[in-house]
Amino acid sequence: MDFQARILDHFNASIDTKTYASEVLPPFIEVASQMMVQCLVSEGKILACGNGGSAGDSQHFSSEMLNRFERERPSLPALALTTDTSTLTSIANDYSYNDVFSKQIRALGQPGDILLAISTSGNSANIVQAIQAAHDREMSVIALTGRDGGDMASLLGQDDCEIRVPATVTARIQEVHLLVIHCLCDLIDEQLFGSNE
Ligand SMILES: O=C(CO)[C@@H](O)[C@H](O)[C@H](O)[C@H](O)COP(=O)(O)O
Ligand SMILES: [Zn+2]
Repeated sequence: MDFQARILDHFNASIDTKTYASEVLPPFIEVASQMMVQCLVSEGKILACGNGGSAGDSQHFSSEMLNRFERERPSLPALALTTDTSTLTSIANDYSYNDVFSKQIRALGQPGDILLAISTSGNSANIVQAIQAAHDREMSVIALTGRDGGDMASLLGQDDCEIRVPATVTARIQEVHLLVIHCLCDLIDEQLFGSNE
């Protein structure tokens, strides 16, 4: 195997994805950040969920809210629904893995909260159910998706926001999702705490 060539294939594909994603995503990221700020100033919180790499992205986002992103500022209320293994395993064992996030949302979600729902395919059943539960709790949804948006896209309404990465490879979609998450963290800090230039 030509290790260097294979590695460069990933780097080049990632750069290409970011290039054409930057042509379409900024307006959606702006709207999503304003939704999050409106939620936070109204004493709401942000719940986040995803599977696999997207579970990691959910936890990455919540940690940068609860701790900090790049500046000193008060902690912000966010929670990744992907970390409590007792909750996750008991719901999956007693009911279904499809219910692991929606059951938590029905207990924790309040009107005005936001669900950050992350899925590269847009088709993971537990994320689809999480969106349905969020709507039942009068929450808005910010969906990070890819490909054609999947089943998630058709569930989203006018109070929600979909940030769909124009790519089909899961790894490339995830790399842009993380870029989006860091943009959101930056824009939230700028809007809530002023420019730190
Ligand atoms: O991170 C990766 C692939 O890069 C995988 O772990 C990936 O997250 C898993 O296959 C997930 O189950 C995919 O789910 P989704 O993104 O389609 O909702
Ligand atoms: Zn991954």
